[in-house]
Amino acid sequence: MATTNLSYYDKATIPNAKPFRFGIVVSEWNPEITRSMQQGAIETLIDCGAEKENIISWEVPGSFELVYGCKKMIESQPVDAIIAVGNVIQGETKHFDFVCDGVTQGIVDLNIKYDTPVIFCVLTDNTKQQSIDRSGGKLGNKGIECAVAAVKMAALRHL
Ligand SMILES: Nc1c(NC[C@H](O)[C@H](O)[C@H](O)CO)[nH]c(=O)[nH]c1=O
Ligand SMILES: CC(=O)[C@@H](O)COP(=O)(O)O
Repeated sequence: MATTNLSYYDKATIPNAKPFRFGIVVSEWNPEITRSMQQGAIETLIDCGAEKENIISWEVPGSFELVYGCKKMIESQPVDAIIAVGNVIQGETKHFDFVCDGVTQGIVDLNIKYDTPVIFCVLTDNTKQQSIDRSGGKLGNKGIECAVAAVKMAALRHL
């Protein structure tokens, strides 16, 4: 069954994001998809109370490099949560599988090794249309969903 809409959230159930600093590491592959998710995330963080100057964005070449980019951001920037934004679309070969596996396991490893939550905002789709539908299309915007997760995890980090 297809995913439900990714963009609905109830601010009454979300902590105020004002005290927190957020990082966004965004892949340059499939930029029309990743930029839309990045914008959705930024707008949602601000809607939840984050200050624009407390949101820092870095770019990396592809989703596989999200892990290193997040690692460097954790080690150099005082952020309370990071949103890793990427879009991997199935091609002709097994490369899709290895990129997806690598970025997934790498982000898991970062969440284990460091005390900064890294949110998995990576669309891993069979077709471009699936990605379009989930980055501001008929199924919403995963960037919005992940921004909400980032606020909640930033608050949890400070419990
Ligand atoms: N095919 C996609 C890629 N491939 C590139 C890798 O992410 C990586 O940059 C390269 O293997 C060099 O290390 N990346 C995506 O984000 N999306 C794709 O669909
Ligand atoms: C996910 C990828 O790296 C993929 O787009 C590469 O395409 P192909 O498998 O046709 O080389």
